[in-house]
Amino acid sequence: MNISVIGTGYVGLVTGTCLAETGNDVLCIDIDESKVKKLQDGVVPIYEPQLDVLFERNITAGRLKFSTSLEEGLKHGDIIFLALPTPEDEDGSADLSYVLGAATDIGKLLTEYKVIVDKSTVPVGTADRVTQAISKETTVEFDVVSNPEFLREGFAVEDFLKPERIVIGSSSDKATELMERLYRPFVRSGNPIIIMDEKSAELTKYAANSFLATKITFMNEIANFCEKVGADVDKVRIGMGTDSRIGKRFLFPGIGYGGSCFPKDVKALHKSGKDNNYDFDILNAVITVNDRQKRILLPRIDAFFKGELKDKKIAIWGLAFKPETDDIREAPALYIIEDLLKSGASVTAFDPEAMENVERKFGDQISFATDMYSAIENADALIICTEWSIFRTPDFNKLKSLMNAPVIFDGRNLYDVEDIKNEGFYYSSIGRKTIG
Ligand SMILES: NC(=O)C1=CN([C@@H]2O[C@H](COP(=O)(O)OP(=O)(O)OC[C@H]3O[C@@H](n4cnc5c(N)ncnc54)[C@H](O)[C@@H]3O)[C@@H](O)[C@H]2O)C=CC1
Ligand SMILES: O=C(O)[C@H]1O[C@H](OP(=O)(O)OP(=O)(O)OC[C@H]2O[C@@H](n3ccc(=O)[nH]c3=O)[C@H](O)[C@@H]2O)[C@H](O)[C@@H](O)[C@@H]1O
Repeated sequence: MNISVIGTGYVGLVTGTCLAETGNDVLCIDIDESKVKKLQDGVVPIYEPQLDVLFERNITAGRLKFSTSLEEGLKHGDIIFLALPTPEDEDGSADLSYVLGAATDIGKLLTEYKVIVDKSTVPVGTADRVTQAISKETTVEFDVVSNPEFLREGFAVEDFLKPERIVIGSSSDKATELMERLYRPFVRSGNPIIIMDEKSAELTKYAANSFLATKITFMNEIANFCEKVGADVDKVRIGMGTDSRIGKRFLFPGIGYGGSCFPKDVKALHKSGKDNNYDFDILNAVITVNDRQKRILLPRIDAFFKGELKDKKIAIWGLAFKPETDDIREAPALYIIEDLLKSGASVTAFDPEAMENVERKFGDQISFATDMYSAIENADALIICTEWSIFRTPDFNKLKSLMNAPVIFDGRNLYDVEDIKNEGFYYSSIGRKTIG
């Protein structure tokens, strides 16, 4: 099939590449000229495991191309995917200007039947608004489909190629049939393609993300309570997670959820509720607790240094909002760095992939190390913000010899408390006893 994808970010580029992988002829469009130039030169502008291999293979095969021209995109694709940003607006709602703006432009350029697929995460009713925006500009026949994306960054290719489910919201048999044909190669193992109306599809996406954010937040509250009563959240987590109704996944406490989606999507669903005279009390609590959780280590660090953080040398391991990505949107590490700088501490950070993005934000206000050990040289404390695998089994003797003092604040519970006690560290983690 001929496919066009508008927007070549994390979702658009993965969608385009993976659809080319199953033999489709894909043209990806982006408004960002420098990004398109890079893509045309064969450079993947983001870090996403496996993407480079598929990208190169499909470019070489001539099935994956890039352009800045929406007009070309509309000519090429039978199906036009919108993978455009829906960032948080000032009032917490999803900013639909990219999606509706593209819809208007599409309306102006439409010359024959197309299926317009919304892959961006958008509030209930957006498919109707996209339809209206296009219809204002044209009398040509078209269908709008809601097809929310559930991939995770860091596993985006794997998630796209082997999805647990595909949700298609459509009221057109013609469009539904095309979408099913496109996605059939990805669900050969038997996972479902779930067909529903557009509004239910749009809400499915927000409900899934908000439920997962709530699950994490609930565990963060349990972790905080564990510290008050001397329980160990890792034991509680395993004790709970073995109940198949609860499940083992997404029960890891930490310094809050971040990323480009959970924070904005929880707020957008909360705002959608308000707009429709419904108070999502539970989401209000999730937002408040997560904001607090992102900064939970700071008072502890401050207390450890007896309020004298000024000129202390603090090392940070992990800047990305989670491992296996260079994405720093809403990363808890950013909040911690801001607070440390306000307190007058100096910060040296190391992250395997996200340092360039953080440098763009903080410039020379913080230093960056070339590896995890040079980050901790002469450090008065180490803070762990992201659970990259390389941080899991460090050489503790090397840490002790390089640091000014053996002090670790672990926002991701990487180490066994008893093991680290034997290593002679001061060790503070989330929901477990503090050592030292
Ligand atoms: N990042 C993720 O893991 C996931 C994101 N989503 C949703 O997918 C949507 C896109 O997210 P990301 O890919 O992360 O965004 P992104 O910010 O990484 O990429 C968006 C791309 O759209 C381009 N763009 C903006 N306006 C344009 C226009 N008028 N024409 C052509 N291109 C244009 C930008 O230059 C950028 O390259 C959002 O609604 C997000 O909530 C859904 C599932 C997963
Ligand atoms: O809509 C989206 O953009 C995507 O949002 C999340 O994916 P992602 O943000 O890439 O990452 P997750 O692995 O879900 O992690 C999100 C945040 O929760 C935190 N988290 C996750 C799991 C956990 O047990 N504990 C925890 O604190 C992570 O550290 C991270 O900050 C969802 O998992 C995807 O299904 C969805 O498509």
